[in-house]
Amino acid sequence: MKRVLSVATSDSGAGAGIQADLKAFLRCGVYGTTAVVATTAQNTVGVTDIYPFPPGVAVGQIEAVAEDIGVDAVKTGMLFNAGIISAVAGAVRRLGLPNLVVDPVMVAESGAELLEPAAVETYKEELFPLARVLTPNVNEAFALLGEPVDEGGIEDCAAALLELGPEAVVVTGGHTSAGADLLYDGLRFERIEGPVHSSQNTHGAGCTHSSALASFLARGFGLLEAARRAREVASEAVGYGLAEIGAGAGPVHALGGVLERGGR
Ligand SMILES: Nc1ncnc2c1ncn2[C@@H]1O[C@H](COP(=O)(O)OP(=O)(O)OP(=O)(O)O)[C@@H](O)[C@H]1O
Ligand SMILES: Cc1ncc(CO)c(N)n1
Repeated sequence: MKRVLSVATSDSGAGAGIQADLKAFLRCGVYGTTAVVATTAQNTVGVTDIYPFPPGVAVGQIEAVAEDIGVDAVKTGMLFNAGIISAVAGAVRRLGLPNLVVDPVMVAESGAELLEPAAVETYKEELFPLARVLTPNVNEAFALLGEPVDEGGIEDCAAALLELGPEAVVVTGGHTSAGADLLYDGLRFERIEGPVHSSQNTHGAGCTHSSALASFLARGFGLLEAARRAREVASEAVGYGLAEIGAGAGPVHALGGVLERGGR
């Protein structure tokens, strides 16, 4: 069983964050472990509190997991501030953790700010250069580059993001009309297409995608195949999204397809 570590934040509503990551790991056939760096008081409607732990709390969890269980891939999600990003980057480098997927979480589906603005520079200087893949959505790509991204300009945007140091970039397309993800590895652009669901129940789609991508890299798939499978898993989770949970954008359901195919 391959082992994938999520370094991310708790979502009390369990649609996104650490909770979504564990569901995605189960869906993708890997053993998931977690380093919780902060908590949010959050539901499908909004975020009412963010409580970041001191950076050393993240490092202690990463070391405990790495020393005993081991790590075949790492996914980072909401890291919230510069101190946490810097500590996580230091631990990943020192422990030589492989297959780092960085999901630069900045804004929740509900509109809440999930990253202190001053932390963007720390991301660029310390964590992005360690990443095997960076997985912004189009809005995060815009915020990172500081310039508007229209749908025709996503290739230029992916190329500019690659300059920040990751080995590859997947700009996720959930907020575009075509709904395709775009992979760029410095050599080729690959559009990753698939079904587009009209569902509003997308809370946690990005977390599910980056966790699935890390899982498939841990399992040894090449980057393009891992990215294709990650889109399939995220898209299916959106398709089975749970409208009946909460009054806002419902949580994705990573295991919906598996349970239905199993006849339950
Ligand atoms: N309506 C949809 N139908 C099919 N696939 C979708 C849909 N929305 C998102 N996806 C897929 O889910 C993954 C995450 O994409 P998205 O761009 O929505 O991330 P995000 O905005 O970071 O998510 P989040 O809502 O968790 O912040 C991508 O692979 C994307 O293609
Ligand atoms: C904890 C957490 N991580 C990530 C996201 C992004 O969807 C969220 N809303 N909450």
